Amino acid sequence: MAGHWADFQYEIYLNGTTGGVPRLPTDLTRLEELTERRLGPGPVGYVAGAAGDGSTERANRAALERRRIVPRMLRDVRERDLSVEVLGRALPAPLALAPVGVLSIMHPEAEPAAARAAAARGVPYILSSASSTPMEQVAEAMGDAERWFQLYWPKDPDVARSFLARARASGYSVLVVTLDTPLLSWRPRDLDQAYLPFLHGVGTANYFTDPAFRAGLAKSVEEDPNAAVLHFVGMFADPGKTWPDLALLREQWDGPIVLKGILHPDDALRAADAGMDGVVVSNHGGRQVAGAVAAADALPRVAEAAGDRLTVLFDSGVRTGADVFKALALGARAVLLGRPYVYGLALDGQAGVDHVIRCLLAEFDLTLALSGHAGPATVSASDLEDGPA
Ligand SMILES: Cc1cc2nc3c(=O)[nH]c(=O)nc-3n(C[C@H](O)[C@H](O)[C@H](O)COP(=O)(O)O)c2cc1C
Ligand SMILES: O=C(O)C(=O)c1ccccc1
Repeated sequence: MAGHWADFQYEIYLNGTTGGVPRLPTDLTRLEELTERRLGPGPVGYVAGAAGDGSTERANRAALERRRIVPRMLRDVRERDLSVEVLGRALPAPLALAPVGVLSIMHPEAEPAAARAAAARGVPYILSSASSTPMEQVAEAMGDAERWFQLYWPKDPDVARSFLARARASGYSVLVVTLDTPLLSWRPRDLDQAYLPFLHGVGTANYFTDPAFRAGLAKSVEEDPNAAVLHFVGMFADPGKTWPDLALLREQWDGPIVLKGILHPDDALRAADAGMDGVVVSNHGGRQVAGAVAAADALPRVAEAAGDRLTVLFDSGVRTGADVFKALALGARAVLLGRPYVYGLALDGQAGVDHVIRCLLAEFDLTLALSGHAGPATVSASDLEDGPA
């Protein structure tokens, strides 16, 4: 499991005396550039790209970097325990892999490779609705691990019902409902390169295999793939949804439901009132609202509103072990890792994702220890100082 002193600091700093130079860098911020060299500008542009002028994505990093850890000394940190409880589940570390669609543009083994890497470390993998592999196949790759499914809440209620039924039947227990993408935003990097994977049918695997989706088509997917893609674009999400609609989802899903993309404390209150179990404080990695508040700046207020009514998770900008520490100090129970594991997948398949998970957790473990903490439980707002804006 990933938590044992973060794998004894990734096997005594990368395999003791026998390891040699690692296949991938241990500073995860370097992976994007390497991936661009390997795959070229189209696919990397899609993953690295953001909404509008990219200001939200930059703000996500700046908000984490601005906050500085204030380490404490002489607190006996020989034995660390990274584990946390999330939604009634014991996780080896405060980490899950964020839902990222269309992974086949990064690596032929796509989502199953990422899911296997996560499962091997006991880290939950959240499968995207827009995956390039059907959810049943990814479920098999997950083995005994906890299965989390991210729902893009479709406009067609029959497809929504069908997705939930399929997710349940293939053993997914936690539902993550993404609210910040009722439409895809204006993303200049993709538009300027004419690189929109789903227009070529990538990321539609769950839809094209779905009986309810197929029933809504005039001609079959095979006969008229272009019409099927347009149908997908028009119905994968629904800008008409409002808070009362959550009641239907709550009725249709027995397990925990987490709302992803919450940034305002009042929305956290509404989530709790609607019987939700958690929220992900996230701005989708700066990919949706250019000019939006940095996720780390929104986190303390949302966490305060959530109190003990909701489990608060966080993503958007996590790149280092120190970022995980800071997110916990700002009120998150655990973080979701996004782009870095996607680059790990691009560069070295399952082994690349494994490397990314282990680097992040080894660095988190050492950050905890060197800051005077034997585990996440003692990390609090008083461990951070606000640096200059
Ligand atoms: C290429 C790409 C595809 C994504 N697809 C999804 C998705 O299908 N569903 C979803 O809820 N979030 C999706 N996200 C958002 C991630 O879950 C997460 O919120 C984001 O990557 C966090 O930002 P970071 O990668 O900068 O840390 C996607 C992000 C990227 C980069
Ligand atoms: O690109 C994204 O951020 C995303 O969430 C998405 C949405 C639909 C299809 C593929 C990815």
